[in-house]
Amino acid sequence: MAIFCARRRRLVDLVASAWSWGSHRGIANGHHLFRSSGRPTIVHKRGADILHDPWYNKGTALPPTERDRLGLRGLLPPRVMTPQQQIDRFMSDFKSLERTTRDGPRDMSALAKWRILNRLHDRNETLYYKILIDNIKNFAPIIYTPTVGLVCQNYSGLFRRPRGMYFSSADRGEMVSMIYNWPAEDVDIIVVTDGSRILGLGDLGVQGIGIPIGKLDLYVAAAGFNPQRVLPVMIDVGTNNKKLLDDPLYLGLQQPRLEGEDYLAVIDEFMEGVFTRWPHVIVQFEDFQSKWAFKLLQRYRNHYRMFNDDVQGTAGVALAGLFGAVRAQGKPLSELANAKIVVVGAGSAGLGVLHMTRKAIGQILGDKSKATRNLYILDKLGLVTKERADADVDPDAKPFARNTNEGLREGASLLEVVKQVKPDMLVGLSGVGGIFTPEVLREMKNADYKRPAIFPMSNPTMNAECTAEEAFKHVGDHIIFASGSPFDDVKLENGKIGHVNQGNNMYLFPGIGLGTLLCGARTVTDRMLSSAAARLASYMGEEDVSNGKIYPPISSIRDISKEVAVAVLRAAVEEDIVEGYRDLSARELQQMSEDQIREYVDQYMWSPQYSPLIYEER
Ligand SMILES: NC(=O)c1ccc[n+]([C@@H]2O[C@H](COP(=O)([O-])OP(=O)(O)OC[C@H]3O[C@@H](n4cnc5c(N)ncnc54)[C@H](O)[C@@H]3O)[C@@H](O)[C@H]2O)c1
Ligand SMILES: O=C(O)C[C@H](O)C(=O)O
Ligand SMILES: [Mg+2]
Repeated sequence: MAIFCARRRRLVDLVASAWSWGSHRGIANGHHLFRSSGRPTIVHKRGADILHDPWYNKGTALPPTERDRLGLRGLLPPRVMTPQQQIDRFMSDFKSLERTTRDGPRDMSALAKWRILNRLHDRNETLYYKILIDNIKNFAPIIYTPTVGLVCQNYSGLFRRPRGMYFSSADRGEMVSMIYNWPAEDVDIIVVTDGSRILGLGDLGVQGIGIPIGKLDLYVAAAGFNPQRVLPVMIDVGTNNKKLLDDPLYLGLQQPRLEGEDYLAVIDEFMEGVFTRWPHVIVQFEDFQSKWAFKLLQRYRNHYRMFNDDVQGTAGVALAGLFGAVRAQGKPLSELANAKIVVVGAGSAGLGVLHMTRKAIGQILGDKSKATRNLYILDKLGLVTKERADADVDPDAKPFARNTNEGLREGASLLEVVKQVKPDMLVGLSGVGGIFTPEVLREMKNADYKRPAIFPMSNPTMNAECTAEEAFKHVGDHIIFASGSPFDDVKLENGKIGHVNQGNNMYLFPGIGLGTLLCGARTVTDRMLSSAAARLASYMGEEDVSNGKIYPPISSIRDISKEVAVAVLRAAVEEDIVEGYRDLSARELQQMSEDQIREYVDQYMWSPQYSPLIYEER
């Protein structure tokens, strides 16, 4: 009884103090709204529980001392806003609904749909994922590309409840302890970005957090990761985006990006921290600008369980698509070695694709030295040749530099290259919308392939190198088409349908993560990645491929992710780098047949279902 009374009184006090907070401050005008009454409010919660409690939550206005005292550090964007700034941010977002956005009303309705889904995500995760899985074709373009790009561009306005963790340069020396603020005991997968190259939209600073959130939604929906064990992370090392630096309502640190050793020290500390708390976690790097994407991959890939999705995931998906295009000609896969392939864009994605393609061709030919003879790469300065000054070329692009005595000058334009080379496959990973102009596309009619491959893979939609309509119109009805963001199928003049594939790394990363998790591979190796790509390449049957369908429909993403996971897991077992997972030892994994592995993966995959809730006192 005494305990009951004491508890009851605490509850009464608590409600009273919370109410006084509300009544003292709530009636006053905006300026006084948040002025301290001098009387503290006693809370019996810490960490994320405070953020989820509308009585106590102050959101981005929580001062640093309170964040430290209450275990909140890292659970909010690093910048502390004033109450007035919070009001301004809310009002500006509210009014933005009335403003016409760049792409007109379509964008507005996409953002409105995102808000509705986001609110459900915050209220009821089980229902959210059930609805997402059941409607993946309609909702993937909202929670993922293209709408997620628009969301990131507007994130400072859209931000409501924090999701994930934020680390900044101001947290150096503190990160290991901050990581313990994350409320879940176990984390299986982290998607981390520094916001420096969000899709093809450039440096969006802290607002890039939308990308890890969207990618993890697919980990859950496509690969059955448990949503309680995923963690989106933003490492805010500043931004070089002038608009954000000048925006008083921007949520991130308003300072130029860290560079050099200072930058590396922050990322190193983050990696040490997360692997200290969760030694078996997988870290997916996402949307880092190229200059860091490659360096960080080399720095960590042999020590930590990590991979870079833009470099490695994209490479696997594109290679599977190139093989699909070869199959669609009715040719054997080994014919990839004779296909003329032009890649536009020499960043993390374009170079990742070419390196993996070179490796595959080298294996076909049994001679690595001849593997680049039909490969071409262009960057913003045009065709990369051996005459390019060292300072102007990424060292990773050098193996693909052409000799100028082949008749193409250094820096040749895409049109010149296409005219001269007559490529069979044209891959766009430049982030430059419309760069596959009608003239370029018309030249693709001269390919040796009767069904040239046109892959405008840049995201979001407005950054695609061409639209599906344009490709079918200017090249012809028989092309093999794949774009990074979704387009509708095209109605052709002959009454038939031009099939649109979505060539996006979403077909691989969820399965790569799942396969790695379920075997406890120590690292993510090239062999695991190429097995993933090979499985995707063989997924579609001959009939579909001959109808131009080289990638699965998104409605089967759960099945393809499972198949990719099986392939990844088997490759890791064959390489003898597995440690086992939970009760399953490495030895047991080694003894499993492919069907047993498939069943194991299938049983593990989380499905959204309500389970009975039982109260237990701590
Ligand atoms: N479909 C997918 O799964 C997928 C995966 C990863 C990246 N992407 C997309 O690929 C694009 C590039 O990503 P990234 O990480 O390589 O970016 P990045 O910024 O590292 O590289 C862009 C490259 O394009 C080149 N470029 C710029 N303007 C050009 C022009 N006018 N002509 C030719 N080349 C030009 C740049 O020099 C650079 O080499 C983005 O839009 C991204 O969304 C798609
Ligand atoms: O996010 C995507 O849709 C694919 C890819 O990772 C990208 O950066 O564009
Ligand atoms: Mg990406």
